[in-house]
Amino acid sequence: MVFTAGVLTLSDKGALGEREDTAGPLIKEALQKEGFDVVAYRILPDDYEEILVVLVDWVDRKGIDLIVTTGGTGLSPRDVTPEATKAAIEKEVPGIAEAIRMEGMKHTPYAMLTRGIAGIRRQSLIINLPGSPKAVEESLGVILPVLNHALEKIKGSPKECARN
Ligand SMILES: Nc1ncnc2c1ncn2[C@@H]1O[C@H](COP(=O)(O)OP(=O)(O)OP(=O)(O)O)[C@@H](O)[C@H]1O
Ligand SMILES: Nc1nc2c(c(=O)[nH]1)N[C@H]1C(S)=C(S)[C@@H](COP(=O)(O)O)O[C@H]1N2
Repeated sequence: MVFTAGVLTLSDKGALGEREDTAGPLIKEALQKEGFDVVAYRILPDDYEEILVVLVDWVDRKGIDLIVTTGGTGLSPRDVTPEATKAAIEKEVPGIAEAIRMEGMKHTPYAMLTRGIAGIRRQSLIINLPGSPKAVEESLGVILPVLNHALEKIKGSPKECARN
């Protein structure tokens, strides 16, 4: 089954056109390579309401299966992506965010500073990645292999979990 995906870049500078978004396109390309049909991509400022509205719309109206956000997961006052995601989801999937931080720690101790989360809204999965392209590459490496199976389980597939 081909799942749909949406990529949401959260960046004040990106939204103002002050810096080219290279993180979002990186995610888009990686998801397409993984077999996803990327049907949505947007850049938003670090605005809680705007982020929440898009997350809800992309799941509830567009029925997008997977939403990957990048940016706004740090400690600065404007970083609100985790809070907006928390408001959008019904069930958290802590293991995905933990795996992202664990992988990140292999590359930089600063990886502990991403507050990103992951969770389920209806039958869709929302995952927060940090904003830098380097962080995106490092994070995608660890989560891409599980995304299709995760979505099959979310949608109630009786498929057995991998027995490695
Ligand atoms: N979407 C992006 N595309 C390319 N580089 C990015 C992107 N988001 C972040 N970066 C890089 O990662 C660094 C740290 O990200 P951070 O979210 O702190 O950016 P910022 O510039 O402080 O905030 P904002 O992106 O919201 O304006 C940035 O300085 C930038 O070099
Ligand atoms: N794998 C990985 N994770 C990472 C980083 C990184 O370089 N590699 N950068 C860290 C830094 S410096 C910050 S500030 C946090 C939050 O980044 P964000 O505010 O752009 O989301 O991500 C962290 N996670």
